[in-house]
Amino acid sequence: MSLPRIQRSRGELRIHESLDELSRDLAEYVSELSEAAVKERGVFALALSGGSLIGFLGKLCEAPYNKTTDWAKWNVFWADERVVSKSHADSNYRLAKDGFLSKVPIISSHVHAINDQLSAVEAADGYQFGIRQQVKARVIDVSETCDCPKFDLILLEMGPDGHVASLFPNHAVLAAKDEWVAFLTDSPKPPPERITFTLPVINAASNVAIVVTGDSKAEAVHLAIDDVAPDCPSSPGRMVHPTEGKLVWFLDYKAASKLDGVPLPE
Ligand SMILES: O=C1O[C@H](COP(=O)(O)O)[C@@H](O)[C@H](O)[C@H]1O
Repeated sequence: MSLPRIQRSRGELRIHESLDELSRDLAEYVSELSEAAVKERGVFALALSGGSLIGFLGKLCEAPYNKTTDWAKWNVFWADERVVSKSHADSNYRLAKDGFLSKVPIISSHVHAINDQLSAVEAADGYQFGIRQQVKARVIDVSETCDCPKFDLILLEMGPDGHVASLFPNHAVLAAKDEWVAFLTDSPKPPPERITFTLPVINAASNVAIVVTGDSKAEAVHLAIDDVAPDCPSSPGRMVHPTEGKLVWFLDYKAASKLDGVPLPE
């Protein structure tokens, strides 16, 4: 059973008993945002992350979404990527391609992966340049309040340590403000070399969804959502608050089990 939606200062909470219910709700959510963006702007600019999130998008490859979605209008980017070859098991591109992109008719030139032949610093620069071109072409909208791209939707997953994209707890990359895309060569989670959207870009999006499942992430969810502290570099998930947009958390009962004041059935 899914709980009724809960509105908190840290975003809307959608809490599901099963991963199947969560996947269905996520598919409906993405589909509604895609339809609204295509109606308003003629395109849908989506940024993906890696992890089990990709598996949860599987329902979009099934009826009715496989037929009702205007796939030709989709443009797909990555909120973070590991600097490895596209065929490497650690590649977020490969994960998304195998688990999602190869199953739906998105136009290949609308899939904007990093250049995997470059170093981390070059890949971040190149990716930022590519995003700038897509902003100029109006494929990606632009923020009214800051010099940032405004993605229609950024899909994130949060790790047990509270990291989102490749923004890790207490890492210097959390403070990056001048770049849209930053690089790391010392990620605490392997592989060490990564590129990531910076917090200003994440917080400029029209919509951000954070998907979190499993017992091992319950404490990180509590620290990111409950009234425990102000913005806190030890909880990157807590630093996500779209200034002009909406934040939705997709949780299962296990991940939600340490949240204050959420009555979960026995
Ligand atoms: O390294 C990464 O991890 C997260 C997900 O964390 P996990 O501990 O749940 O696997 C992922 O969303 C991110 O894109 C990725 O690069």
